[in-house]
Amino acid sequence: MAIARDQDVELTVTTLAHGGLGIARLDGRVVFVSDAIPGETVRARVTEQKKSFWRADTVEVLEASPHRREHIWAEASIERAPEDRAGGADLGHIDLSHQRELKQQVLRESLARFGKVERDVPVEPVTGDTGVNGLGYRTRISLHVAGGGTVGPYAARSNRVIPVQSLPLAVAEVAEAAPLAEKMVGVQRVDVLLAAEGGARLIIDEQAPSPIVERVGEREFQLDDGGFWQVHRSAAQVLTDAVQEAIIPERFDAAAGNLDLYGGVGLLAAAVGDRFGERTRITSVESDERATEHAAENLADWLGARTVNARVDRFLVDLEGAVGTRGAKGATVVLDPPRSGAGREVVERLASLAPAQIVYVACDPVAFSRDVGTFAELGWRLEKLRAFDLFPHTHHLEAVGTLVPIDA
Ligand SMILES: C[S@@+](CC[C@H](N)C(=O)[O-])C[C@H]1O[C@@H](n2cnc3c(N)ncnc32)[C@H](O)[C@@H]1O
Repeated sequence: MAIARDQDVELTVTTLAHGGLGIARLDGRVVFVSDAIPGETVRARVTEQKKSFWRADTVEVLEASPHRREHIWAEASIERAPEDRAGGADLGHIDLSHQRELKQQVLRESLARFGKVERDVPVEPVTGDTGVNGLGYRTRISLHVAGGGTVGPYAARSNRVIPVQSLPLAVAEVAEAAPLAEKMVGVQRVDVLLAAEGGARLIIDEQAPSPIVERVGEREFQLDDGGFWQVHRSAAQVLTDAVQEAIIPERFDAAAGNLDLYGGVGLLAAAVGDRFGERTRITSVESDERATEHAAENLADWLGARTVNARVDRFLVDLEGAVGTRGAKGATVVLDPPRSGAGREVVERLASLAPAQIVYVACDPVAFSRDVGTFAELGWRLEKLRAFDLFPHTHHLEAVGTLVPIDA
């Protein structure tokens, strides 16, 4: 008998897919299942029926995994109807150390499938997270406002605002400042953030940006309150350390045309300069004008630092055509693209500039693995790799890899 949308089916989940959904099979067809754990048998409601796959939401656990825990967020629990579950903590029903094992497996499988490389590294916890069960780390939270003024997160895979009483992933100051009990009629979005100075603040819709200060060790970074900064309170420090460690010193030349691509406000250019000295030549390239202005100020005390406001692809075309310079030959390149990855064009252009090493900071394992695959076609190999759990209770992970020419 044909199975209809909204009908319940029994599924056994075998693995976790990139994106945090479980994978099950039904009559040979792939079904992506929310709120399940590999090894579990669940009753799930079919929500989508495409030709190549279906989607379903767990409504009851029939055989539970030993790694199942009470969800860290009552409003996201499977006790609720799927459409009433808050989004943003899609692994919150899984034991924290098992979440990391599952993310490790996602990275390993992505690299094998899209990067054609066998690599298996642990997803390292941020110091201090395990002792507090991975809670209270977000210094930034985006909330949305429903027609009637109710403020809350969206439900998973939907634009439905879910009223909630708490924000367990937020740092205490952000959780307290979030206007969860207010009615904000006429508003669409509220961002709540905590910078290093000045307490928590709200950003309502497209309000004019104002500068804030973030701190990493002794170093201060100025940026706009609506601008990009890492979400986990320790992420900027973790990535600074990881990038410094990922650079192979024997391949580093302070006088080469070193690059910090997708540089934001200069965090990782500063990491390179802090390790190799203020005379290190490095150009930070960023497409957002305000972020580039801040990067110029943040890197002002570095004799060798320069900032360029440009799209990375265009910048690389110009660099290729530049006469009388070494371009990026022998350079160290830090590459920290948005979720979609650098993409084939950027990877091809970069490889043709013959840098000595590329440190790739990746927030999406599949996009990263695809780019690693493209680099491999062009004669590059993944020399080092680490992964970090910068987003506990969600499927997200951060990877930092060093790529070098195959013959290096
Ligand atoms: C993942 S963030 C990294 C920022 C910085 N490296 C950091 O760690 O704070 C990616 C940055 O790339 C910028 N960006 C996105 N697409 C870009 C492009 N095509 N060219 C240059 N910058 C881009 C974004 O504005 C954002 O600042």
